[in-house]
Amino acid sequence: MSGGVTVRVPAKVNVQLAVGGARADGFHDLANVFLAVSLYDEVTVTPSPDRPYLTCSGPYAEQVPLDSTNLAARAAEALASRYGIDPAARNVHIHIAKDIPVAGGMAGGSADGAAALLACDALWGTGASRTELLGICAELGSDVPFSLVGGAALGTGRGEKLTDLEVGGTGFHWVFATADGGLSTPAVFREFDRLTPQAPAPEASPALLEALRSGDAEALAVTLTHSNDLQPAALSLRPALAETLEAGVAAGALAGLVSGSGPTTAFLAADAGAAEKVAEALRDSGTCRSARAATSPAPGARVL
Ligand SMILES: C[C@@](CO)(OP(=O)(O)O)[C@H](O)COP(=O)(O)OP(=O)(O)OC[C@H]1O[C@@H](n2ccc(N)nc2=O)[C@H](O)[C@@H]1O
Ligand SMILES: Nc1ncnc2c1ncn2[C@@H]1O[C@H](COP(=O)(O)OP(=O)(O)O)[C@@H](O)[C@H]1O
Repeated sequence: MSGGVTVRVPAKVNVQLAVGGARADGFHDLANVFLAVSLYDEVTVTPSPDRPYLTCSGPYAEQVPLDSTNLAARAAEALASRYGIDPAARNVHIHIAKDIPVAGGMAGGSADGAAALLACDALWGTGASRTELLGICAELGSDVPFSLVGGAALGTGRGEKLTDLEVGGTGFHWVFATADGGLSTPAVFREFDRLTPQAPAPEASPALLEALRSGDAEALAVTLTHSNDLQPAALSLRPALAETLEAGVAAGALAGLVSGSGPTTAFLAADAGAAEKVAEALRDSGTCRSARAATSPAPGARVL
């Protein structure tokens, strides 16, 4: 693909997801502690002679919509409209090399939106500032700004207002167990509302932020119990996830939790060797579709 721009973009796990009551606009206020993890999609944008079109490759490709609802296509369109890109120049081929599970609570669609935005920005030379790009990201979705910045951050509001967080030590080792079939994010929030009629205002946990700062995996593990307010809702909609969580902890994980709205489950491990053992045991357990080790924090969207 000559003349194209490729951007690599990470998945995320929410080490804390504190959820308030439903707002008038249908969203929920959050205290969302994001960590970017080393599972990546790559999005390549290439000028196309005729019309804009999308392709996707990788293990989850068949689950990805290849029409104007795709977040990568929406990002390109939003940038082109904002900066008055000539209709002919808007004709791009967007290819997504997908390695992030789809509808898995790992922000894969958001990642592709942020990546396509950055790639089109480089291709078209819009001169948009970082703040302007982050503004477009927030319009595309609550998780999209974090996909652009990566690392570790606290998301407030609906998750789009970011404050960078420090992560000490050499980072954390994770295992991600994917499930067959996704979970709809709005459906999980609706189930949260049903289960939690009086949700308190969401607040980040000082102990969890301190564990991140110190890079102490055992201290972080202690704070992960009940750190995801969407976990009871995801388990209510997908009770079998409890078996995956049990299998990962029985295999030696320091802690296990549902990643965001699920159904991917995330396991914190003491080191790389422990992570490989947990991944292998999870694959053998028959309680998940696949299990993969990854590290955090990972960098945000980057032009390759
Ligand atoms: C739950 C989280 C945790 O990081 O992600 P996933 O685990 O699904 O990846 C996010 O809040 C998802 O963010 P994102 O997927 O960008 O959601 P959006 O497109 O903004 O919103 C989709 C729908 O989710 C619900 N939603 C989302 C964010 C929020 N703070 N409150 C909500 O109630 C609303 O029903 C909304 O219509
Ligand atoms: N580029 C994309 N990759 C994956 N899904 C996408 C994409 N664009 C739009 N979607 C839609 O978004 C839904 C949620 O996907 P995803 O972002 O992977 O999950 P989650 O919100 O659980 O992190 C998918 O079911 C799909 O219909």
